[in-house]
Amino acid sequence: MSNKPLIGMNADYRAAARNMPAYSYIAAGYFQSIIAADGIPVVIPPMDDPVSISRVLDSLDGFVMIGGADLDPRNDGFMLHPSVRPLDPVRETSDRLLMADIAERRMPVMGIGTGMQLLNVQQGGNLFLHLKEDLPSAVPHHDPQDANHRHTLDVVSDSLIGRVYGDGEIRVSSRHHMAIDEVAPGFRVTARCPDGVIEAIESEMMDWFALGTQFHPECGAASALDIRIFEEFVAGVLERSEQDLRLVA
Ligand SMILES: N[C@@H](CCC(=O)NCCCC(=O)O)C(=O)O
Repeated sequence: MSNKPLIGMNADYRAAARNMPAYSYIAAGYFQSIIAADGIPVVIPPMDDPVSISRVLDSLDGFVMIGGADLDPRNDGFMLHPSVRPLDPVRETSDRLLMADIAERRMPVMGIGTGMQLLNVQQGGNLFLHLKEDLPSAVPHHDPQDANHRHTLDVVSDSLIGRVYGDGEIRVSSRHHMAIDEVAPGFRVTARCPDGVIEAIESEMMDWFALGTQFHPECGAASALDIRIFEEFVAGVLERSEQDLRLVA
């Protein structure tokens, strides 16, 4: 029997418009990266029933929270900013239920883009709502003309991200206008853009393998090094699920 871990992934959602039905979908880079890293991706459509979500999570070994539009800051007690393009509430409700349960059961998780921002706010951190206003000296982190816009990255060598990228110049794909301001307790910053914007966080908790990247290692322009983040994640998930099996045996 294959011992490849089952990695859940949330899916995006678009409400019905004109003569188009509502759709749930996922950018192929997310599941292709998990397959390339020897995991089995399981795409979960948005759901609003915590019991059903819990039952689905029972069958998974780890989870990737994908990127997308913006978290609605009103759900975290902040005012809406004119630059914010909120996720459809169908997706945001589901994502928040998923993340709360994932955190509660300490399921290994990797958040990307919005997924990392959600991991951070769910754990008690907060966000800049618009980099152009909050950090006017920041370099562009998004280019509407270029889906593969890249910038350089400074990494903490003693970290998962540091292991993956090693020394030398690193360039990563960037598509965001929000970013982490205060990092959630229990997490540390393991990569920044040279302008100071937080680009990766990792859990310091002994009982929870959790990390997030603001940049997009799954994107079409990803390098062989970017894919190594997924390999590290899948290997970490496998190690933990084998440990859990030994404990119940
Ligand atoms: N709230 C975010 C969005 C960052 C993000 O996830 N971008 C990727 C969108 C494309 C995708 O679905 O992968 C922000 O700060 O802009």
